[in-house]
Amino acid sequence: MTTELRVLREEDWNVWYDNLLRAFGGVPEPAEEREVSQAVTEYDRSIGAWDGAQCVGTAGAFDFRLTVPGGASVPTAGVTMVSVAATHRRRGVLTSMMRRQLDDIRSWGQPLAALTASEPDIYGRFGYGLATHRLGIEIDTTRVRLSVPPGTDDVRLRYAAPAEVLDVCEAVYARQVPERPGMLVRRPGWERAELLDTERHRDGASPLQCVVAERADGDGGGGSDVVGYARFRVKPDWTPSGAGGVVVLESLEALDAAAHAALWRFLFDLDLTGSIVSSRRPVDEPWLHMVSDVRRCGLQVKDDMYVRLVDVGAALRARTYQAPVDVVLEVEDTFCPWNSGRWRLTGDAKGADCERTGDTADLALSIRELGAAYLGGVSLASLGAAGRVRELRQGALAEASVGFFSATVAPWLPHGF
Ligand SMILES: CC(=O)SCCNC(=O)CCNC(=O)[C@H](O)C(C)(C)COP(=O)(O)OP(=O)(O)OC[C@H]1O[C@@H](n2cnc3c(N)ncnc32)[C@H](O)[C@@H]1OP(=O)(O)O
Repeated sequence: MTTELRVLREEDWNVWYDNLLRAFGGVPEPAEEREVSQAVTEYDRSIGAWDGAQCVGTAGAFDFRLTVPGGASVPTAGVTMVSVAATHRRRGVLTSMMRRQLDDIRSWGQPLAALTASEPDIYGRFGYGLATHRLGIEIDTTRVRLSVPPGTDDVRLRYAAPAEVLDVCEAVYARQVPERPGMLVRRPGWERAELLDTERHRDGASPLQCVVAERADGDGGGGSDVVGYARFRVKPDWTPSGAGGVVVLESLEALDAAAHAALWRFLFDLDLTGSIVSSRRPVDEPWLHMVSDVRRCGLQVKDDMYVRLVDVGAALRARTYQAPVDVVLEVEDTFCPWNSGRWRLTGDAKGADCERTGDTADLALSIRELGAAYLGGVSLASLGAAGRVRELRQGALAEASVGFFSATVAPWLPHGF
């Protein structure tokens, strides 16, 4: 069998996308969702594998900017829509698409690639390391109380139609992006995905609801600033013992502690509900420290974003380091050999340099481990304890680990792509 890889043409999108949907089980997407998927497709960054007239493979990439430790937003290929037809699986089609795609990403000058994986076992071989986790929650709000900090009552909440307040919510989101590694600068058109509200999204719950948090702007004119928002649905449930509806939280952003607390208190207190569920929250949510009983919050930590350094030097220069580092890394990268070899990284909280060197190495690791540690959520020391990073100079692992680790905020990806 020979397959041909081609850049995606607009007229091929439907068959290309149907190949993808079929690989995920073949359930059609509602028209509105499919339309958004098509609108955000970047044709010149997407490839298809063709067996004659038949599309048998898909792989896309979005032109993202990803926040890294220190707050810079780094050009990143958001790898997406990967599939191979079951008739052609395990014959190397994915491998050929990953080969082509990583060469392309390098030629586009993007130092990073990132993805969320349908199965964790797929992408390590191509150099992707698990860099962020997400928190799944199922809070029993009939039993868990929330203690809010001073100032919470100064925050006013109001209901608003999600579409009507989209701009102010997007402004809040944009202010959060540089604050947390793992967040993506919103590309034009992507805000539509935040409002998708098909029957499939609702799954028996209400249409999307939105509450914005506001605080007086302090100029005496009676105006207010939006300092946070929550989008959610409510799934009513009447049990023999009474109402036990579920609050399905879709997104929540807050610019300060009081706004965060006010929004969560609102969700906790919604009448006729008994729980809050969400599948994608940061692992360092502030409310985890405000609850009376964290065990009844149904916490589940899951793997989320996998990161690959496409250009080691540029990527390591783009972020900052919590503590000073001066370390020579011996990097192994069998899939993208241009990264292999020794790199001297020097840096601190202000900036960094990373160049090739002939000096003796202090640490040896593969590109996959470098990707895992890159956003500061996975410590080099823990990778070392697992035998994934080898210490060649005594003390180098602890020193580099402190520098790499993002001590102030956990990296987090707020939405899939
Ligand atoms: C970012 C995203 O879009 S994630 C979405 C990924 N897509 C899906 O999960 C849809 C359903 N699955 C598929 O479409 C396909 O099975 C794919 C894309 C996962 C794999 O495509 P294939 O063409 O079969 O992969 P390919 O033949 O190139 O395999 C390369 C290697 O990966 C391994 N591999 C491939 N898929 C998997 C998997 N799901 N789990 C574990 N190993 C896998 C193969 O065994 C092979 O290993 P080897 O090099 O040691 O022999």
